[in-house]
Amino acid sequence: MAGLGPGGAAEARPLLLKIVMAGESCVGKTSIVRRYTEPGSPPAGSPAPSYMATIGIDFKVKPVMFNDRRVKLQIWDTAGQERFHTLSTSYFRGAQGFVLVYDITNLKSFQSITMWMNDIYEKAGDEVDIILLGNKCDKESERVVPKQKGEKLAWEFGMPFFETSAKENVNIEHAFSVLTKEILEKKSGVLHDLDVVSLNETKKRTCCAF
Ligand SMILES: Nc1nc2c(ncn2[C@@H]2O[C@H](COP(=O)(O)OP(=O)(O)OP(=O)(O)O)[C@@H](O)[C@H]2O)c(=O)[nH]1
Repeated sequence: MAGLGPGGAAEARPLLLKIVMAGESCVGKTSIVRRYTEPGSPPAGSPAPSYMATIGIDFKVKPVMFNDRRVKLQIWDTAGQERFHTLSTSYFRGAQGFVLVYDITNLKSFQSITMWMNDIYEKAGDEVDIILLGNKCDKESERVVPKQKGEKLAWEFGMPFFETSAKENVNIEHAFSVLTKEILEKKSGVLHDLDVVSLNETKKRTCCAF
């Protein structure tokens, strides 16, 4: 029961939650969002990966039900490349949740997690809910970040942790559902009802090597 007027008219409207994807370039943020919001789309990393780096910003809306309440997850997919850092982090403000992603086959992407955490705290405050994902767990033979390291880092920051594969659809749905639950349990009663979602920026994509 969040912010309902007499007669419960607002109950019919879904709650809007702003969730932002964060992490280095190429870790799989776009692939995770696609896998979650467009289950029918071709899986990441197959058969010939044609990686296109995100330029700018985009969001997708995923409607879900939570405890009989309609919820709309507005998932912002940011660009991980350093040259877009200022633009990407400017979208952190006002977010209720973050999906912070590294690639288990890329040590640098794991080492940068603390920097991304600092960016999140600085731009969105320290009350936001964050989950940590170690993506590409289907590439076990190329793993350079042990699972225990991800678990330890997540424990230090007090956030849930999952290893995921956008390619093989491992833990994607579960991760978003845990994040949604965390946000709703914390924010219960203070969330805004959704009136309008306006998209005034579009994401353009170009080749990684660009
Ligand atoms: N094997 C495998 N490949 C993946 C997985 N997720 C993403 N990829 C591949 O990794 C590459 C980068 O994926 P993206 O989703 O574009 O990465 P991103 O984090 O959005 O990158 P930026 O837009 O530059 O920030 C692509 O070639 C994907 O197909 C995964 O779970 N497993």
